Amino acid sequence: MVNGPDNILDGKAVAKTIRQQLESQIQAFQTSRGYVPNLAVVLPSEEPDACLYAQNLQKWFQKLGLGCFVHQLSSSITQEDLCAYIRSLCSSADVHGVMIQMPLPDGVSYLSVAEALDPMKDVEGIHPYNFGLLSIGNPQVVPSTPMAAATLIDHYGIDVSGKNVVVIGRSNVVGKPFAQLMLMKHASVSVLHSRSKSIRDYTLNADIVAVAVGRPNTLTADMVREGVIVIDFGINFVNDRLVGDVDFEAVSPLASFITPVPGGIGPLTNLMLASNLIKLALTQP
Ligand SMILES: Nc1nc(=O)c2c([nH]1)NC[C@@H]1CN(c3ccc(C(=O)N[C@@H](CCC(=O)O)C(=O)O)cc3)C=[N+]21
Repeated sequence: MVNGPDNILDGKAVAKTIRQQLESQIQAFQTSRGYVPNLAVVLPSEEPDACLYAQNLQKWFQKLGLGCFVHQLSSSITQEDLCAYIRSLCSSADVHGVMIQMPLPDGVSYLSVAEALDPMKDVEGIHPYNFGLLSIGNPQVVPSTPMAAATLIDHYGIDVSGKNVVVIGRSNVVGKPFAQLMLMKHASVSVLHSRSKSIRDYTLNADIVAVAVGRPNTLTADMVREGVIVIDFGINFVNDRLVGDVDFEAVSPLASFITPVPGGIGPLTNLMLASNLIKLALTQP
């Protein structure tokens, strides 16, 4: 394979390195404990996309040498029943981490399922206690997608201290925790969203722009200055093709670094989840 343009933040390549580190961690864990860390994935949906993602995640975890079981539930499950299910999974000594796959069924609140988790088994760091630890700047586990971006930034030796970071999107699983991670690394952070005015005024002044909106072409070439670093969290399907939230073709010639989709954040996301699982399993008896 030929090398890509030298401004690509190559998640696929970095994933290879991190994968090797995790494999030796898992081997060491198994040698000392006699079992492997075990993830429970709660899938409260029958949507083909969601089921496929869960299946792939399970295969991927098992290939890495980790336990992973998908708990398929009906999308008509009530909030009360889903929370009870999560609590019972968390109380099992054989389960070291629990992930609740998004999206949630109608009528189920994010806060209720996050609170149903045991913070010590919360593999994505979504329980208010873990989110609080992140906000304080002393996290235990960090949501996997923003952690993937921070890992990529670190890996390329990009120093964010004092930089203007603009985050477009304020979800609890991506935008908000990513903003906290950048704050922890001493960036000046602006978080923009659907009610924000003059987004371009912010992005034109940004050293780093991260986009987590879920809409193609949210960031266009006229919105950034030359030398910008672009992080694209988007996962969108357009005519069966996976694209991010950034107009990659037009923005990448201006960027000093940019994450492609696919091949940027995505390949690191599952690795961060696995890393969190091992971390949690190590703290359990
Ligand atoms: N609680 C929760 N946490 C999640 O992290 C979560 C979720 N729910 N629900 C579903 C989405 C989807 N998701 C992806 C992870 C990796 C790739 C990935 O590896 N993408 C590859 C491409 C894969 C391909 O081409 O099919 C890439 O970007 O290069 C994609 C999507 C995590 N999700």
